[in-house]
Amino acid sequence: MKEAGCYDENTNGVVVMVEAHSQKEHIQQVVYRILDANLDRAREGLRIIEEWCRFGLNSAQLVGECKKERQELASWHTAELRAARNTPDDPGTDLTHPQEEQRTDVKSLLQANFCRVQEALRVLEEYGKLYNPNMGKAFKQMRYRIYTLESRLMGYHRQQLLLRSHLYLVTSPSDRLLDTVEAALKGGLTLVQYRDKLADDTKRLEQAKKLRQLCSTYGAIFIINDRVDLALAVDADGVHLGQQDLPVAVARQLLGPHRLIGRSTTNLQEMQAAIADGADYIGVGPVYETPTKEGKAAAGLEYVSYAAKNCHIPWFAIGGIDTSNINDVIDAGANRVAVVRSLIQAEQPTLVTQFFISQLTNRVRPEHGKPYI
Ligand SMILES: Cc1ncc(COP(=O)(O)OP(=O)(O)O)c(N)n1
Ligand SMILES: Cc1ncsc1CCOP(=O)(O)O
Ligand SMILES: [Mg+2]
Repeated sequence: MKEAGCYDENTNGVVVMVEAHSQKEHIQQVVYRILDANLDRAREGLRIIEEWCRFGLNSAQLVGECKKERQELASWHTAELRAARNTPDDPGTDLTHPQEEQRTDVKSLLQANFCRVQEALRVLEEYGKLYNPNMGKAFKQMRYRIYTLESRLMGYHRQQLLLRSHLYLVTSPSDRLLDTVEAALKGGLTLVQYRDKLADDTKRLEQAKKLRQLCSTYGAIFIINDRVDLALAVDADGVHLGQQDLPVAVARQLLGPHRLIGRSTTNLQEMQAAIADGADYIGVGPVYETPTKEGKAAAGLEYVSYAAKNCHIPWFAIGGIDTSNINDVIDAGANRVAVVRSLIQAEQPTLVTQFFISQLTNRVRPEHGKPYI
């Protein structure tokens, strides 16, 4: 095929115009193919996300939103765009990235698909301008909606997992920290807090990154003790704040609406304030005096019973809880506990985790005759 605009002694005006016309048509077909491929990509990615909203999260609201976006994508997918499809000549159909072959957990699968949808929408936004002036605008707006959907879905996912978490490991420095946490995760642990009151920030950042990765691999929630900045730096799921730490409202401003914020409480006033301030969960304790929090008076089992009757957000009894007294804490009304030494110092963290979780989820509440879930 001759290139339009090249000198040719036989050239006359008609040939140049015909060639320019066919060049334009060729470009138009290429644009159509790009739009066709990316409309498909975006819909496929959304479908994968939608399936999780439906079967994993049981959220009719989120399913509805995914569906609406897919329908809008479908409305742009006209017959002329579909007709431009040329799969056998498409060099991109065989290309897969090694990471596509090895997703380790649902969270990274969802993130990868959100990324895929965003990329496709960006392409649709840019090339769409060449097809229909409204297309660029429509896909820009959709891209922002998908950003919001991603952060809401991740927030929803965290909240759901928090509700299903009955055991909370709060770490303390240990030479085998990662091995211990991994062993507990293997036993079914779904909630981990990184707490190190002594290390410098270089060490904290390094440890927090490793724990973040480990928790993602096992699909567990990862929380940082005290430090909102560190939580943001390692993309943690949230932060745990005591009464001497930042106020919940300030942390919420910094972390946004979809990360978790936990608050320590030792009495009913602190409990009520934490709930009013919008904490996602609270610590209730110390139930017993503990060397992990030296000098802090025990709040006792009475406070656990008070929480059982009055606290309507997830709460974790904490402080001096071990395999020998867990049943007293459960009898006082707890169905969630947080522990440091019982797991960090355990010889067999997997077994201890399994024991705690089985006690917390299988025991029957004497007064209700129902399992603690
Ligand atoms: C789940 C949980 N509950 C309570 C605490 C204690 O937090 P705080 O009072 O801020 O004390 P430090 O942990 O910072 O020493 C907690 N960390 N986790
Ligand atoms: C951090 C914290 N906050 C209240 S008690 C406590 C420490 C609990 O540690 P342990 O489980 O080793 O008694
Ligand atoms: Mg603190």
